[in-house]
Amino acid sequence: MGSISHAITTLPHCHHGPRLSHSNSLLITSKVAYKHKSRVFAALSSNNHSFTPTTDIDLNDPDWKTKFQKDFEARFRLPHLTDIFPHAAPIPSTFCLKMRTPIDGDFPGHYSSDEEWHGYINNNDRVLLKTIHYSSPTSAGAECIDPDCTWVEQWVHRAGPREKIYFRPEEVKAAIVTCGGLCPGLNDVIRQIVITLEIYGVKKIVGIPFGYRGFSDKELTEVPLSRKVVQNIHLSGGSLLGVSRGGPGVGDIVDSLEERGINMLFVLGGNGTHAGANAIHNECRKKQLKVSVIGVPKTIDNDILLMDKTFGFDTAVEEAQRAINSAYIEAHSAYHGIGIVKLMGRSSGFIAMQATLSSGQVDICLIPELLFNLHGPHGVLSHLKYLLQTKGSAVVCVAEGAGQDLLQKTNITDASGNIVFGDIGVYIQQETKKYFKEIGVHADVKYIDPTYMIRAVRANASDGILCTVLGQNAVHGAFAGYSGITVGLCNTHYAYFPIPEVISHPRLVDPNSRMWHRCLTSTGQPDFI
Ligand SMILES: Nc1ncnc2c1ncn2[C@@H]1O[C@H](COP(=O)(O)OP(=O)(O)O)[C@@H](O)[C@H]1O
Ligand SMILES: O=P(O)(O)OC[C@H]1O[C@](O)(COP(=O)(O)O)[C@@H](O)[C@@H]1O
Ligand SMILES: [Mg+2]
Repeated sequence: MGSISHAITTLPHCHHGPRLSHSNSLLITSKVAYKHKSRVFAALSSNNHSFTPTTDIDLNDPDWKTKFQKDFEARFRLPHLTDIFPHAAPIPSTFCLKMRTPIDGDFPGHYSSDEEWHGYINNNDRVLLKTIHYSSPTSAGAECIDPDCTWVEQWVHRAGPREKIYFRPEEVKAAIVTCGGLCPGLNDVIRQIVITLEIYGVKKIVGIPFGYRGFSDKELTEVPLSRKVVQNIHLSGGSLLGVSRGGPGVGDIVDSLEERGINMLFVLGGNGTHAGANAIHNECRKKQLKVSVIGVPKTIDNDILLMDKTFGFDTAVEEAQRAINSAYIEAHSAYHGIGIVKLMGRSSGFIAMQATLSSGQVDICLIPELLFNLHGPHGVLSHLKYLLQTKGSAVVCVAEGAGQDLLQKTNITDASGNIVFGDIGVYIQQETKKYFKEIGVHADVKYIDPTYMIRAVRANASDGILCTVLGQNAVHGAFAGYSGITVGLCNTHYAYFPIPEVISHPRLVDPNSRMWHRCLTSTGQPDFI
């Protein structure tokens, strides 16, 4: 068998290479089994745009590249309503910025659109998923398919308005639902979806309150939405519609969609929500319902695959600066001061890494992707002692999912089935105090947990733009007849992805990436193992 697992033999070890933490185990089981474990991680963690082929590729086959690309094209093909309704006939788009039709409530048999308008996206337009041609698997962050790092173009579908649409606006009832935890920008996305739907001519737009739960809880009623209702909602954080974890099963949700006559569903949420959205899409197909289900990835943790970043992440990093700066001021102003800041990041340390990079005030950054010791000669505490001796103060930034192996397992899950973690921030604070007392060195330890404060703020300017474009593209995707897709930023362009491709596992910080290396350069921290 000449599969990739046999193809790559030797890859050099990095002397200071990071030890992989528990969270990588699911990646190593992948079919693309490189021999060097940290390379497996580098190849599959999708720090940016890597992906795992569904089939083993025989690299001895002279046609492997063509086969690989065919496989890729098939995997990234967007599910379309015509898959189940082959005779569904499209109509010219009602989205035309030149004509802005229809204006009033009545819809004649046809819609006037400007034939000369060239503002549409062709269904064959594509965006390049990977933009670096690595010349060696040893290049930092390399994502290679074969040992020669052969250049293989991988294209995904460009997002945007299509010239032909598969829904008549007067027949649409659109619903928006926001699930999971809060994230800056939810209101911006809701607002933009509503505004864009109205431009297409949709009149029936509703919000489902409190996540998927709103589909089954009889006490909760639909929220009518219009441009007027959403006009200023982006000026505050949170979600106009409310959020929740857990809720009804897919069958009940689809029954509810049928009862309510909803045929466009916009689902804003993270990995779990998207798994739900994909299941809803599949159930609608099974029941032969003409429903378009479109996701918009919402995760402050930035843990969705294949995308440059998700909305709310930038805002979180920016807001985290305030906490880090306070920790720094406290630590710097005290004799032997130590400031500890805990940031969100269940399995991915992106917020902690980027906040560390941007603040320039952090000495130790701890993320879920990398194991660390607190105690012992190479542990965090001994480095803190060194920092107090040499700098006089220190700042630690820790992601909530880091160091969970050091804590007692809670075995508790939330309503969505996510494991409830032990508090690593509090643990580090306590252990730090204990350690310095034991060694008889004065240390003034201050702990800051700004997590929920960060999550509740409104989106900053850059996220505001991201939300706007994602919201618009979600609506374009639905009218284009796609379903079971989500929208994301890909190498500064906007693309549609089949949902399963972006949620097969959480996107993680790649310890071999340049970004993590830059973070280490910035903090000057050693390996804590
Ligand atoms: N595998 C799954 N299949 C279907 N629905 C899911 C799945 N995982 C989570 N959900 C539902 O998605 C919603 C949000 O999930 P959660 O994990 O809390 O947040 P997020 O979407 O941000 O990851 C919850 O209502 C939950 O019941
Ligand atoms: O207290 P809650 O609502 O469970 O939220 C905590 C979780 O929310 C997050 O910010 C994001 O999680 P989701 O993407 O699942 O919403 C995690 O970082 C954190 O673990
Ligand atoms: Mg989640």
